[in-house]
Amino acid sequence: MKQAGFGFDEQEPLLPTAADNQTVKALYDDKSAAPYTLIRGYLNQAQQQALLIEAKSYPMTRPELTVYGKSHPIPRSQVWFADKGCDYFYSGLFIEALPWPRYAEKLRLKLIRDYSLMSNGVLVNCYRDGTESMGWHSDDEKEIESGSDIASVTLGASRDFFIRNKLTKEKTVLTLNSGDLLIMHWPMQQHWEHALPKRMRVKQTRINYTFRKLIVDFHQA
Ligand SMILES: O=C(O)CCC(=O)C(=O)O
Ligand SMILES: [Fe+2]
Repeated sequence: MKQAGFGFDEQEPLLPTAADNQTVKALYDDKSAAPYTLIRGYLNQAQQQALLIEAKSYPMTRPELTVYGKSHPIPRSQVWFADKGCDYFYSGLFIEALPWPRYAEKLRLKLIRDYSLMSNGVLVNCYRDGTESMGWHSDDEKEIESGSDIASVTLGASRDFFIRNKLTKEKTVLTLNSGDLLIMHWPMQQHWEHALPKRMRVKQTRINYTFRKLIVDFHQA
């Protein structure tokens, strides 16, 4: 049945265009530039609203991480939706796959349609306000399929996003706004790290979806 009003079923122009492909290629050729593509305003207002409303019902948890023998809850909450066989060992924690909610799944299909960006799981992070954050890391877990890109979609509050070269420590700062899509191309997780720093002035909540492609049944093998 057609879902009127949420914008996910509209026939929008297919992407990427030849110009987009050239931009990506230029980034790959320039070894000093972080290999990402940023698409501002990828989601329209209706799509953002549909996801923000849906996210209110996600079963978010705040797992404890053990650092130097002491356990601390992570400074954000999260949930992992994925296909069967796509459990994820993420940042020292084993997270079981929950079934895809309606609009998260629509967004997954939109990314396939617009960018041929295949994924079989999405990690949703919720930063209640600017006191919540994510430290420096790369999404280079063994179960992530080699050569796959990670698509990150922001909703709600605008937040700064840091990218840093592992070797040169050269840093790029992006401000991600509601509806923006950041595609982190494959080599980015190998040679670069990223982080979402605290921003004490931010009082609103930010939701972030990162779509990933995992090797199916990696943890059953
Ligand atoms: O919230 C963000 O923009 C970053 C999320 C992230 O890096 C991750 O989930 O691995
Ligand atoms: Fe990440």
